[in-house]
Amino acid sequence: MMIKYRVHEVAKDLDVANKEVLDILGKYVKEPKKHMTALEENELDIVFDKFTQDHAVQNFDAYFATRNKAQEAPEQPAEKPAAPKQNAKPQEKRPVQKGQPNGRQANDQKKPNNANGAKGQKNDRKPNGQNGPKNQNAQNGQNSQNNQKRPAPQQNTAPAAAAEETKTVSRRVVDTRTVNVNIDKYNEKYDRLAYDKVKNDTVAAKQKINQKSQRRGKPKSAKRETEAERLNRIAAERKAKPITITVPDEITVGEFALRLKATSAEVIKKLMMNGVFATINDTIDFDTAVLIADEFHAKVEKEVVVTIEERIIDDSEDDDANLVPRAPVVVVMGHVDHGKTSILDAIRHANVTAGEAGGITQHIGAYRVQVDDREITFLDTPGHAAFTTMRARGAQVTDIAVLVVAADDGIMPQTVEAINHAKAAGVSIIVAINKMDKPAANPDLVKQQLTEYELVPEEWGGDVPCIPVSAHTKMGIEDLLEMIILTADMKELKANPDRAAKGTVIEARLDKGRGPVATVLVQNGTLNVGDIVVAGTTVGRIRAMMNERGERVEHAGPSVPVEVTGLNEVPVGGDIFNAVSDERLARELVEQRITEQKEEMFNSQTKVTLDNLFEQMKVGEMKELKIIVKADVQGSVEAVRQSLEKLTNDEVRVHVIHGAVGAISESDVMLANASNAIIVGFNVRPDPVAEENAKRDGVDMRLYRIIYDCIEEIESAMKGMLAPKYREVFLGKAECREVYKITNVGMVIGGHVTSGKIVRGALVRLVRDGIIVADDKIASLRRFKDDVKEVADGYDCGITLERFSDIKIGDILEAYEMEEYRE
Ligand SMILES: Nc1nc2c(ncn2[C@@H]2O[C@H](COP(=O)(O)OP(=O)(O)OP(=O)(O)O)[C@@H](O)[C@H]2O)c(=O)[nH]1
Repeated sequence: MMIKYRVHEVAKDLDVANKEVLDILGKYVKEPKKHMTALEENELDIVFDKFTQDHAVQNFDAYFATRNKAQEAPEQPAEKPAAPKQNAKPQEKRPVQKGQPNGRQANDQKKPNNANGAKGQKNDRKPNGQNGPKNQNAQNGQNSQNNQKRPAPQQNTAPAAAAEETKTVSRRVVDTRTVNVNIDKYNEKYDRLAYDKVKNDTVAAKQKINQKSQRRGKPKSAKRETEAERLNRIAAERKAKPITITVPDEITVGEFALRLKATSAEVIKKLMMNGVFATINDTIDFDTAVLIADEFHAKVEKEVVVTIEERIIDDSEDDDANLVPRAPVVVVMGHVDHGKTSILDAIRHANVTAGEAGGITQHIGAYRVQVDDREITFLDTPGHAAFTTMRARGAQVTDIAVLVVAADDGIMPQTVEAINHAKAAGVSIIVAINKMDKPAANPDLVKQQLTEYELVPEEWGGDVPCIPVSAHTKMGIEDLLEMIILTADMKELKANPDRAAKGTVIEARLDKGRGPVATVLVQNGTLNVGDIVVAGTTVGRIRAMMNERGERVEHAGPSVPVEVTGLNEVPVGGDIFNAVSDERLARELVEQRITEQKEEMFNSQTKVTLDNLFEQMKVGEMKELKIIVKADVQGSVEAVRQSLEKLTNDEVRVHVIHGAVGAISESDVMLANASNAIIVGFNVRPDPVAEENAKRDGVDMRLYRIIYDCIEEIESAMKGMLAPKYREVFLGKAECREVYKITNVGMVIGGHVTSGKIVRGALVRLVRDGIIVADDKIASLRRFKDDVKEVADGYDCGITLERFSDIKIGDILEAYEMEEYRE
């Protein structure tokens, strides 16, 4: 036991002579004690028991009457009340100790700290019913229960009845096993809180004794405070003055206990009482921490972890009052040769003829055009490559996608891809039906085809504007621009120019003379020359800015693309950039990001694959399994789409985001990468670039020849039962130089290992004149007369096979084993 409670301290606290205590001990304890002896717990129990018996009050009313008088008396010596308290204390324990004076139960109640241990709730709860006579509050609390049990009057002044009452009171133990108490009426937590109060009162009482004894016995012994004393002191302090601790979103139990100044065991116990089973190293969330801390009388404040990002990047929401309209950002997409570049050129040209000084002379990756008094920003990279790359990097740059469809060609595979890309990004689609000057132009056919992809033209009651245009004759280009403005108006695109700039890197390169050059699109705030900028893992001070006309500019507001110099490295298209407040911290942030990026690359297994699908489903990361289907014929695409989508279950929705005929292309891989999808191919192969990119980006690509296999595999993956894959691992080769026939054994090969090794139990292929004549297994392997596990290259050995016996001299045995692997 940790509490050092010496004989003379006990005597002082009980207000008796040392001898009286020593006498009691001499009578009941074998070992003789001196006044300096620290008593064991059972010895303390004996002293208290004996003392209690000797000083038991006969009548509580009389006792309380004298006690109240004593309290009313002014200027009581500070330590005097200790004696009656001590008298009362053992008294309250008597009922339990009856018949077992040194019993564990009694001990447990004296040691408040024992509650930490494995004693469990059974013991913990006992004091609830047993502290009654001592603790007024507890007693009052119990009266209702006691009354249920025995509605005898509480106050009885007749001496005989009083004696009887005392006897009864001392036995008044609430035992839920025998008494019909309606426990449901009592909230369990309330119950616990009540118990804690009782317990803490006891703790405080004990604490007083300890503090006093310390003061008196060893005035300079503060250093010698034991662990138990320390805990008691803290518990008392905690109650007297609730502490406030800070806790982050998640915290380990151990760390939480430290902050609470409690032991882990105490915290774990409280957690258990609240139905949370955690070990010292487990983490609990903030809410749980608040709940538990409350039971320790501690207040919890949320620990705010301020990252460098938060310190230097202003990411606050804009006030509506500060928002002003901004230009829409538009991307042009469509099938090859349908006229994307021509339309972008026509728009640029239209802009020049509209009287813009200088016109667009520079290719900076994006440009703005003026339509009356409004502006539109076009990303000058036709196709969906750049668009998807950016989206894959988390950048949401575009507001509107112009889908170019040649009127004489209709919807083609890349048109479908573009539709799916735009849909996946959630941007508005405007269809430009191009090449209207051509005699074969059939815009109605295009519109009809569009409906097959859930794009219903406005004139047919849908919400997709379809503008007939001709990049050659410029017909409809103005209409297209107007429609873009109209769509933008409906989207109410707004930004706040009066704050630090934030945007996206559109493209970047290393210029021999100027160093890293990046085209950035400001999406909010205003970028200024001289600003410190962080872009992905690059940092720098903006040295110069140039617009699409090659003019130097000092400021660039929302939706304005500019080419900037001054970064220390070349950022990547799609990187988010931020103008920040502190250069030193900005550099630190970039260092941090580089380290994180490396770690991420190291641990990256975030892409969904059929192999990790089930785990992702389990941890709830996977709510939708996105699939891209490529097949040799349209019929297969549709069949697979339907069968796969039918696999949708309660946990995961299977969604084919794109299906098309043809080889798996780079663009498919890009879409899969951006959308975290897997690619399924039927009778098609990936082209080399696609294959390489899929490997680089970790995109799962599954190739099948039979639809059923695909359905089955994906279904198994969703159930976490994907069959493991095996591959052959070559072990070694042996040549048959002799053949023996041995009775009861069969054919024995006198072999010589020519490469690798031959292993007992290995699978073996028998090759004769380049032809595999048998697939078998090595049954036994010997060197001379001994059975061996393996025989290495260059040695002779005796081999028997499990089944095959038609062996000839000169046969080659190829030994191999099957290894399970994951792709
Ligand atoms: N008759 C006619 N031909 C056009 C029109 N627009 C584009 N073309 C022609 O169609 C061909 C392809 O045009 P591009 O603008 O290069 O098409 P694209 O979609 O950018 O093609 P990629 O960059 O290869 O994907 C060119 O020969 C253009 O001259 C049009 O409105 N009318």
